[in-house]
Amino acid sequence: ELDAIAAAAAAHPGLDVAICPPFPLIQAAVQRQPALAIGAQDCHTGTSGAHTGDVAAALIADVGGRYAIVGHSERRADHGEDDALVRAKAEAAIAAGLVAIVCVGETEAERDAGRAVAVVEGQLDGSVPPAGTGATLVVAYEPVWAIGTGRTPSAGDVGEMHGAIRARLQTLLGGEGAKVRILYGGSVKPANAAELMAVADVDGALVGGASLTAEQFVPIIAGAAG
Ligand SMILES: O=C[C@H](O)COP(=O)(O)O
Repeated sequence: ELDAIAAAAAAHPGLDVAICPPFPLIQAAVQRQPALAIGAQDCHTGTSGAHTGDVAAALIADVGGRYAIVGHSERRADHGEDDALVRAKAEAAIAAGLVAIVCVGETEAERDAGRAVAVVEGQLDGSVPPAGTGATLVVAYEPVWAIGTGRTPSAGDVGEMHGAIRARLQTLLGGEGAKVRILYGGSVKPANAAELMAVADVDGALVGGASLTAEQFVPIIAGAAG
């Protein structure tokens, strides 16, 4: 699968394609496809010390990783990660030379209550590193209720949220906030990728299930390339 994905990435040099496998597979993925960007699904906040089971951002960089996803909703839910911890992880990733992909997104109850934008703005306020730039930071908007469910927000709702995220990033980061790429994630499939990525301020996708096979991921790469 990785070989076919790497070939598709190479065929679209204007697009940044990255694969973020579980920790034990990062080094093997880098060695198999050195030209393909590989990243991690998490990282630790610290640079040294005794933290058994945690993986330092510098170690991810040492084995050739280029990205670290931080604050995924499953980390926030399963491990109680709050915004301050997510920000610390993002800062650690950036300090190690990685691009930090900071995830935000509302639950279904929060959307039903009309609080989706406010929730995401609050997550951005707490999670975005103040020194983040267009080169070091990516934000991924992933509504929790859309992850792995086959459900997606309407293009209108995605546009509203990404516009709000862009505005907040500009408030938080000034001019760099205009350069930070904002990904949409949650049930991105070949059939909906092009439509979602055509929405204003959607700069790419964070793909879960459909990234596991080249059969599904390669058409998404093509869709993102337009
Ligand atoms: O990290 C990926 C997201 O959680 C999206 O997952 P999904 O594409 O399977 O819905």
